[in-house]
Amino acid sequence: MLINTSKHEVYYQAGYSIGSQLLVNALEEIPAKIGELGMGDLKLQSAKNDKIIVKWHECLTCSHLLPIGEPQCYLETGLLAGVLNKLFKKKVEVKETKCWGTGEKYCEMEATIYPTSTSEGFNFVFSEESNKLLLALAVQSVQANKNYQKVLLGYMNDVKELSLSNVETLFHMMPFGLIIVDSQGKVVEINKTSVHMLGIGGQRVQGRLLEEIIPLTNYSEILTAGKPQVWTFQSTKGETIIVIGMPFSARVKNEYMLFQLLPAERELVYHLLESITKSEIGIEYNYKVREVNCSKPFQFNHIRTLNWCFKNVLILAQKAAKTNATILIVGESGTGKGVLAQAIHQESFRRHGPFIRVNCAAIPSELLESELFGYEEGAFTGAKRGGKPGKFELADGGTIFLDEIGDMPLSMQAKLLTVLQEKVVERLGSTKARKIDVRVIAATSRNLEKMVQEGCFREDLFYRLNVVKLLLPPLRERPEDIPFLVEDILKRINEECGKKLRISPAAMEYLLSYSWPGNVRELENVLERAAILAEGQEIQPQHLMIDYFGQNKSIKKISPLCEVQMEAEKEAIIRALEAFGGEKSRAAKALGISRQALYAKMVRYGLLKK
Ligand SMILES: Nc1ncnc2c1ncn2[C@@H]1O[C@H](COP(=O)(O)OP(=O)(O)OP(=O)(O)O)[C@@H](O)[C@H]1O
Repeated sequence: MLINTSKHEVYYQAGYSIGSQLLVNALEEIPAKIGELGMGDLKLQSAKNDKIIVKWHECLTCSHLLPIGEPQCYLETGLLAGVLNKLFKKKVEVKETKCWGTGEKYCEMEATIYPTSTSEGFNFVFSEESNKLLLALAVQSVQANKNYQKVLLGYMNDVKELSLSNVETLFHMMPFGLIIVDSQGKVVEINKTSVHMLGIGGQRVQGRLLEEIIPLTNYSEILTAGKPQVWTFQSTKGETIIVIGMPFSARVKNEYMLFQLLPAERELVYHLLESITKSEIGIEYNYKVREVNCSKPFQFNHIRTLNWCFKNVLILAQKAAKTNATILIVGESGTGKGVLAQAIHQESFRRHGPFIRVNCAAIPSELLESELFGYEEGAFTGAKRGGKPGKFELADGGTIFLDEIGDMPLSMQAKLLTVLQEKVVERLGSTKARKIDVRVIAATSRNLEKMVQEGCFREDLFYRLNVVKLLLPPLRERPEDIPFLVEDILKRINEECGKKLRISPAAMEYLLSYSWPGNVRELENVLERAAILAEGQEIQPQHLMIDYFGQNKSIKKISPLCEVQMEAEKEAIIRALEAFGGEKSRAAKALGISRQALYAKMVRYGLLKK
């Protein structure tokens, strides 16, 4: 029975049961056998008397995770214990003495072989099939964690190295259902196990909406927030099926999603699911710690630009950072609003405090209030024991970044306004006001002025947020920055994947001539995909695959940079004049130039009314 089994034990036991099924005849065979499972690169360090020490590189669980101060690799320790038990028929205990989780770059496992004879495994393992399921779930759980940490790229690399036919065979042979769905929610691929589990043999499923096949498919959260989701439903055969949905990669958001279907036939499955949820909560916490303590958060010197319009935005942002003023960042999706908010926080006197990001569009409206302001124990059914602090409380002494503020429901806007004015929060179900000291940075890709006119956004809140407005230009208006961005993004990819990729001149030309509807995020995605596809060290145009993604496939004419700059300058002047009702002094101030300079430019661009 697994009642009261801790998360660590579930992993350990899952590993143990898999390990005890490996066919191993000698100690020296263990590294190769475990390596074949894709769980890491092992070396036997020493084997003396009753102690065996193993050095474990590229461990499945922890490699590239962030240090969280404790070892993480219970799946691997269990696995090693299982293999050794099978080999020696003695009681074995394995401890992890080094781990990425404690800041090392590899793991070290210490196994103790006791004189007691035993060949027992764990009594909850029933059949080979359940072990496969166990491995699938354990690996799934580990992958979910890694997904949060944005390192799935390496995993995608591994997949690429398998030949296509192998991938297809594997896809259909998996003991659990697999469905690949595109961003519109349509099924792209479905494996045979899914068809069998759902009882939909003989039907054409590709191209149909997933929700026609699986009820309660909440994939918007997966796409927007990149968060794995887990839920259950009853199949037409009356079986309970667990669905785990996740993005293909946290970095390649808004594209494909992968859904796993697992029969919820055993208590064990529930335990593993619980452990997945717990580890996700843990990882979310670590993520938060990372956002707060990250050794390399975005700073102003990481945002490089040659575009004068963007330069002015950065100058204004840097000045505003040193104050406590509320800031509103406006820009299309993927232009770097989050990055700028981080840089502002880093430049402010609050830099040692927390930086908490809340995506208002990704949190269902009924949960937003408790997410932002927290709740007391018993505030509603399902409320956690001891209550929970909201994001505002967590951001105390630091900055809260309210992303996609335009998606906040009107009822919440009123509450937010009160918090901003009174600087206190009340948890749901409580009457106690808690004082908070939080700097607010809001961001939106929507036209808030228009929303105010249409009555969808509160005017008073708009003015409260719009103290300093930073308008981020889309990437198509600053193509001169593309080489910088490519350099920075490739440097990061190379570091993460241990590669030495560079971009070919022809590919760079291609990047410069594309219109980038998805802005820097799209550029990042294109380069990550190219990094996977590139065979040598140079990314070529065919690796970019720009034409295949997004609606806007138009390749813009290449113009000399001076022309592009003049065009952008003209547009910025028009925008500034419009914003200040034609008042040149204020427009010039906002543009960061003198009134005379503005006048001269207006003459040059034919903007003076005759
Ligand atoms: N100057 C930059 N250098 C390197 N990467 C950048 C830069 N600006 C943005 N990025 C990258 O582009 C991606 C999108 O940035 P970010 O999330 O800040 O955009 P956003 O405008 O907040 O997007 P959304 O509105 O969709 O939330 C991120 O992965 C970020 O790391």
